[in-house]
Amino acid sequence: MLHLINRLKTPLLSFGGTRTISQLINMEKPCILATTFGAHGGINKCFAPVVEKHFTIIPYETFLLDQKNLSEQVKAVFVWGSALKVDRDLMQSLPNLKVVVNGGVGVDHLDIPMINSFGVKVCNTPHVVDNATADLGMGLMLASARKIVEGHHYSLTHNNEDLPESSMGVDVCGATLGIIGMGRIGYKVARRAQPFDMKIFYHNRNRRKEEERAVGAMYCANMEDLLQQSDFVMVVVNLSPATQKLIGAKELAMMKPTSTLINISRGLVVDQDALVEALQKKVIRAAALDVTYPEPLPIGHPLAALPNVIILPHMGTHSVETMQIMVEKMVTNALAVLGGNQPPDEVKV
Ligand SMILES: O=C(O)[C@H](O)CO
Repeated sequence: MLHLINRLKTPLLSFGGTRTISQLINMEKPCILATTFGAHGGINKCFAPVVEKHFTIIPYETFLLDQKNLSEQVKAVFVWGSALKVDRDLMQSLPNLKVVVNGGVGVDHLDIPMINSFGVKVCNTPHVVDNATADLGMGLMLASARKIVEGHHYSLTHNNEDLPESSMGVDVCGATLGIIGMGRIGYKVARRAQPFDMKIFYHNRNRRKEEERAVGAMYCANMEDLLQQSDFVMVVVNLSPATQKLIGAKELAMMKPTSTLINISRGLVVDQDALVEALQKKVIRAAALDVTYPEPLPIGHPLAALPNVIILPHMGTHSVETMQIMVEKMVTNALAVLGGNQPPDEVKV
């Protein structure tokens, strides 16, 4: 059987050319297990050389072909989102695993105590994702406000018809932005909103006086105040049991009928069914989402049928520069652990 499998070229393998399974087993560099790339699924071909300077990549698809022979080779697992599920079964199958490295800051998809119970560390890539994610938040706000996606489609298909009434946007300049979650990314959003002459409110567990002063933001201890007063509500919190479905029917009903909800955190922070209903009934004007559940959203999902929604496939960190730095940081963390050193970005619970 192994003989047969070894004759197979590894499928979907875009790293350093195709290798047989026995070649993978005989690699001198330590092996990492990783998924290949979807919108948010794994190592992109163009970043593979950064990883391959130090590691041999075993694509998850190849691993599944011959788990028995490959599992002992794996020293590190690289994950992006939940494309590769790091569950108890996977952990049990990797006896020499030392570290799970997450590309991105949010680790809500990882059961850290369970992973740690195998003597395996978890690392992520904080800081380096902040600017790209904040940029995308601004992009979504501007695109939704000024109907950029609609304008694009009109330009391609107009047949000399007039611009429809529905293409009329709303101003961002001078509008009120409510930021829910003034962490590093929330703060970067506020900094970008300031030169747009936006009035900025924020809600956060703890008041952030220094950040508040730096961007001229006003603290709303009560999220209700922020929801009632904002023209744009941007959700930037981490997903946790406390923030799951933080924005539901009740919260949407508090928002202005002219307001827009932007979510760049995690899909589950917003009750998606309640959002569909709010958008259908025009309880709010529009939504612009980088994150949904599931991801990507299935074709034909009711959200996708709505004219007042922009949906992206979780692309907050999806830029050449940011991905490059993220992958480098993942490598640095993995090398530290495998070298017996404390990694710079260990996530502890
Ligand atoms: O958590 C993050 O950093 C981004 O959402 C990518 O997962």
